[in-house]
Amino acid sequence: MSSCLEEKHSRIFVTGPIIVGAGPSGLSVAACLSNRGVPSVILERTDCLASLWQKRTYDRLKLHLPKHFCELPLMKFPKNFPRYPSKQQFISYVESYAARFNIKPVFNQTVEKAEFDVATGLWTVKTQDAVYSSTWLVVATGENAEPVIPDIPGLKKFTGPVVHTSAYKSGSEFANRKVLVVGCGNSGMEVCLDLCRYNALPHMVVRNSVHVLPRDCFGLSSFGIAMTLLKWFPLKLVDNLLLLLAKFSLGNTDRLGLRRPKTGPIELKNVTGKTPVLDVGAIALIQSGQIRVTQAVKEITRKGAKFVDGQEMEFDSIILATGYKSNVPDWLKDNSFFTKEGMPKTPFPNGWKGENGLYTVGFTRRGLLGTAFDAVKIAEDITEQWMKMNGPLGSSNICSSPHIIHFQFNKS
Ligand SMILES: Cc1cc2nc3c(=O)[nH]c(=O)nc-3n(C[C@H](O)[C@H](O)[C@H](O)COP(=O)(O)OP(=O)(O)OC[C@H]3O[C@@H](n4cnc5c(N)ncnc54)[C@H](O)[C@@H]3O)c2cc1C
Ligand SMILES: NC(=O)C1=CN([C@@H]2O[C@H](COP(=O)(O)OP(=O)(O)OC[C@H]3O[C@@H](n4cnc5c(N)ncnc54)[C@H](OP(=O)(O)O)[C@@H]3O)[C@@H](O)[C@H]2O)C=CC1
Ligand SMILES: O=C(O)C(=O)Cc1c[nH]c2ccccc12
Repeated sequence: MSSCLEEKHSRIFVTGPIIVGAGPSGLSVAACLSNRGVPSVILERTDCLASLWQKRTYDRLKLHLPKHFCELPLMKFPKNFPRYPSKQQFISYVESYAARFNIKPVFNQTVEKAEFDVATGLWTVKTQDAVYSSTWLVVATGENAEPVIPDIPGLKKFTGPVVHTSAYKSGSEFANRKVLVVGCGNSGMEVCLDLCRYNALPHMVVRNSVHVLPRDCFGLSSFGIAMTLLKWFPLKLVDNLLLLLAKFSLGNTDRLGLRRPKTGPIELKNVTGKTPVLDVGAIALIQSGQIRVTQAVKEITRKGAKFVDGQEMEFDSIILATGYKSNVPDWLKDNSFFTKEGMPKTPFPNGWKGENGLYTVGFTRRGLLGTAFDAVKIAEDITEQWMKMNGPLGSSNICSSPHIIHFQFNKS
């Protein structure tokens, strides 16, 4: 039995929305609301802002879309930032953003359960320390909340280190090591590139087809070129032009073991969410043989791996570049708005609003551009309701009362 003390949970009523997650998405919603005079409370499981960027990415990471495509609403990147800001620059931008809008998340609060109470019309949000309630719940926990650790036969037998890219910082510990990198998305490619810079010997598993585009072409970003062309031309034509650019600047990537999907890169991203690789140098290293491409893994052995083509090789370490998943199904109860994978069922651009005051931000599979779109919509929608409840100047009793009200109560 737990002690009496442990059973005590504080009960907190929030007059504005509760936002779960202090990443770029949660902060964007809080900033847009604050700009319209609506208070909010952000609950964040870690002890910092943008924890994905601060704690779960490698040192060499840079934004791979030009900075104006990665801006959060209402605040531009500093003029002196390069076209592709570094991870540190992005983090400093996010910190200035929170400071500018006076956003102070409640840190070290993991949301364990959230549910809508029909009787009171309120969302009840439980963390390890408290129960929060509010009329509105904004889900901002991200598409990359948890690493995907695949169930590869034999993986547990491997005697060397196995790390997911979310725990990889740099290749400094891998010098002269033979490393199996499972996965060939942007993480797999960039980790292989980083490993080479530290004289490691990466072997990258490519089990499927993949689109690789040059990050830049003729001094312009491929993504920027695509966005401009899409204003005038149909998607399929733009995709074909991108593939021409890719062939011109990277050559025939099929010959390197990187087969292209039948669907074009932007169409595939829109339909399935699969991000094309934006190459920052890995292709040249595959061409020169410093990064080896392997077929799919059949099984992992104590000292290495067997591949589907019958080859067997020894490795010192394994890096899982196998992507990420949402964690919404773990904590949001009885909710039909999300798929079992934790993504909104309603496709972009309408996935930001559910029922009973539920909102989602950053689940568009469109990176920070999608985040900015959702955040503006959500803030407009909640502000409209807030005005009806509290008056335009927030002059009613609710608004002029403290924005958070604490109670102490016994759990059961
Ligand atoms: C390596 C990498 C590079 C990327 N580069 C780009 C890029 O260049 N451009 C681009 O547009 N996009 C990029 N992305 C996409 C990325 O999703 C966005 O940049 C951005 O981080 C999304 O913000 P978010 O707030 O939605 O999610 P996150 O940044 O993941 O933030 C979610 C927050 O919610 C918190 N949280 C999760 N669960 C709970 C819980 N139960 N209780 C409380 N808090 C919780 C997390 O700790 C986290 O702080 C990249 C992604 C990765 C993995
Ligand atoms: N510089 C930047 O801005 C960067 C941005 N990012 C972004 O972060 C997000 C996540 O990227 P990333 O971490 O690369 O994840 P992705 O989901 O994009 O890629 C995962 C890769 O792992 C493979 N994979 C998954 N499971 C297995 C398995 N069991 N066996 C073999 N292969 C497997 C997938 O193959 P398959 O296709 O066959 O499923 C795919 O190649 C993306 O949006 C990406 O653009 C990431 C890194 C850098
Ligand atoms: O880096 C990411 O994860 C992104 O989702 C950014 C992004 C949004 N749309 C795209 C289309 C092509 C390449 C990257 C992106």
